Amino acid sequence: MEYFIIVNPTAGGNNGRKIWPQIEQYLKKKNISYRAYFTEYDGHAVSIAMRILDQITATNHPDAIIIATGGDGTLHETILGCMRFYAEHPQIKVPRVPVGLLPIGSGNDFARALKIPRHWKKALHDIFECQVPTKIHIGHFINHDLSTDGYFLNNFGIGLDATVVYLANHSLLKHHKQFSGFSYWVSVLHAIQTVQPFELTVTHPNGTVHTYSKAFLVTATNHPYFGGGIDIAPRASVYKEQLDLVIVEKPTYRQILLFIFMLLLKRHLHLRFVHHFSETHFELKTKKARYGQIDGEELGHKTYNASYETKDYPFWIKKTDNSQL
Ligand SMILES: Nc1ncnc2c1ncn2[C@@H]1O[C@H](COP(=O)(O)OP(=O)(O)OP(=O)(O)O)[C@@H](O)[C@H]1O
Repeated sequence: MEYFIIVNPTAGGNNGRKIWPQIEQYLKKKNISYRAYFTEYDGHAVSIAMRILDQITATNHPDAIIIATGGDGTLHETILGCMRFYAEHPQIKVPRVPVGLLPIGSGNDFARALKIPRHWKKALHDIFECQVPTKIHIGHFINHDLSTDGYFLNNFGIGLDATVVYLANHSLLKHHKQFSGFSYWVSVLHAIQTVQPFELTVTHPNGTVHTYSKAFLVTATNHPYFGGGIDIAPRASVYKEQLDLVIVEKPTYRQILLFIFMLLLKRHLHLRFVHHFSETHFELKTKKARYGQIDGEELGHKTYNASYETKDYPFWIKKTDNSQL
């Protein structure tokens, strides 16, 4: 195998920068064939992944694997680069190059969902043990207003969770690692108080249309977790073709406490103000601008008119128990 490793030195509060020398030493000791590429700015992993695929295709590397070393953002950008590359080169007939993950970020929700060890040595061990790629479904959305599209490995959120992402990213405490957890929870409390409910229209695959006049948290998710380990959709799975859609209508303070309690018991989807769907495709439309997030990265403050579905991509991961779903 030849490993093409994309490293985000800033992932996990500069964890990448600290850990990479140890990873490199280990790879050399084990005589592993690899090439490393370091991200230098936001979005850089997209173009690096495309450049790597260009090199691999030009030089015919049948046993190449791309490894994203970072958090959910780095993996998101890597997959985006791969999807773009293959969309731009439909003539390529050889199997797509699989992607693996060394999760050294802060949240690592994708790694949590796929049970990828969060210690780099254990995660590397699983990568070396892997024999065949596993087909994973990832979220794909088409933004009808702008005629653009994109992908999400974890979730696409509108409302509360996206506002938390926005506030946490703009918090003055963000760059102080010892306060980042505190800053996150301050952002959650701030968002609960400030997010205004909004009208959301959902079009289901059979054409049925539902309108929620007081949507508060809307998340289309590819696996159970969001926000660094919150089990928002316990039955969602990357091995299923369906995406899960969770809509929470503006709760009262008492209902928020009930929601948190039921969340801990994984029974929150039964609450009257929570709506849950698991479908191969659907459309979401909002009239008022709200914050959005994709895989924990800010999407801006805007209205949404988008359709959602899944696409598959080969991953270089050890299969987990529910891979047969
Ligand atoms: N050299 C760099 N300098 C600044 N930002 C960078 C650099 N390289 C990558 N980035 C950006 O860092 C951001 C965060 O990366 P990533 O999501 O992988 O780590 P994380 O936020 O610690 O983990 P998680 O998303 O799992 O919480 C991404 O948006 C990415 O584009």
